[in-house]
Amino acid sequence: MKISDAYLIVTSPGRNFVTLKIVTKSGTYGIGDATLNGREMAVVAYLEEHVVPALIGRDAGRIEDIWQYLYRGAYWRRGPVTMAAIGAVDMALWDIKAKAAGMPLYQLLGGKSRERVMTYAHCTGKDIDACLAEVDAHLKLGYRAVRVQTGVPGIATTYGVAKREGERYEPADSELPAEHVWSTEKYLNHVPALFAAVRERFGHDIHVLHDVHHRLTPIEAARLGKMVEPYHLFWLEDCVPAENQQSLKLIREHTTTPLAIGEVFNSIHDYRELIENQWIDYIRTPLTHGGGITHLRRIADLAALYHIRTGFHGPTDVSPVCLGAAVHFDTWVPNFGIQEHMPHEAITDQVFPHDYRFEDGHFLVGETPGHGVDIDEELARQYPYKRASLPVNRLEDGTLWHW
Ligand SMILES: O=C(O)[C@H](O)[C@@H](O)[C@H](O)[C@H](O)CO
Ligand SMILES: [Mg+2]
Repeated sequence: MKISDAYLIVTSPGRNFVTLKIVTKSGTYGIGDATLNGREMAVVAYLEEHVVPALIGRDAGRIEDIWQYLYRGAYWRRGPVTMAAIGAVDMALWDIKAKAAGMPLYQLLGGKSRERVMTYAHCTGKDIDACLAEVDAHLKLGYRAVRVQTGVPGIATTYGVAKREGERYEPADSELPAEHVWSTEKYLNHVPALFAAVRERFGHDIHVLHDVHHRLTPIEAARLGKMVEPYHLFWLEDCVPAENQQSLKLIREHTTTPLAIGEVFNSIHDYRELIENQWIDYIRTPLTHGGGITHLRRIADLAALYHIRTGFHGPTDVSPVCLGAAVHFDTWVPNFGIQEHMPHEAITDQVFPHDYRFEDGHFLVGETPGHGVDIDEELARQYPYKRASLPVNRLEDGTLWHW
């Protein structure tokens, strides 16, 4: 199974996606997602200039060795660009191995640990009533877990809320970063009422999640976690930026609200203190940004020792290739928690035909050999890359803050 060719496909059907295709001498190919929202071309350059030339001629079956070769061989360790590049190679190689074995990927990983994969949907609204209407609509679609976000009175734009009613939320919506304004005080005064309203209207039989998107300090996050305990959140996500892992210790000591973190992490080392001290409950890194299946399996196994479960990031800015591979991983991994599901646009799904299915709030894994996701390269060519950036946040006095 010698690698005879590897190349990148950059396409923008609805939004930008970067896909690596690895072809073997026998003609079997695999694809991997390398999309890093707002920094797409950095990963393309890393792969094209430094990785692809070193892949040609290698045995596609030696997934672990190629992972170590790319990780240790770069000398420069970790980081989202490196790990997204390695993640794409890894995903494509697992796809090839599973296709060669004639098996769906979950079989190669060790078989099914469950019949279906619970997902959570995004429910947003400019205010609490609009958000409740979205929750209602999503429960009717079969979801049993919903992430709720609303506009905050006195703040013009809020993370997670679409600009216009009925539109999809897409944060990377301008060529250069848009500037937003943030007020922690206004947010903390508003958000507990959202959970109270959701519980009052829909009861305690659904899972409710919320994403703080890195905006609080540890003591503010502790206060929020404590305030919302009566509403029994499934998780509070990214309540602080976590470069300093000790921040989570302080929060944990004050609240029983479960904590999810890690969508911007890319290595087991970003998690080590958090996992070993049991300061978190869910790990969020998606396969694309965390070095692929090989590395996420290692993180999930470490997490399992400490009662910590998976809750992989699944926004529209990871491609259906990542999502498809995640459904296989989620079907296998013993310590599965939940999978994020932000549906892709119809044109994205056409460019990336796939066999995972959504039914009754869950993903069902397919039986196609490999990870079950392909790319229509001809169609992809019709949607050229467009530069798009994530916004930045400033406090009301102009200080740059976390977005
Ligand atoms: O929980 C989530 O789904 C995330 O926070 C996303 O909405 C990110 O903001 C996005 O992936 C950035 O590219
Ligand atoms: Mg998030």
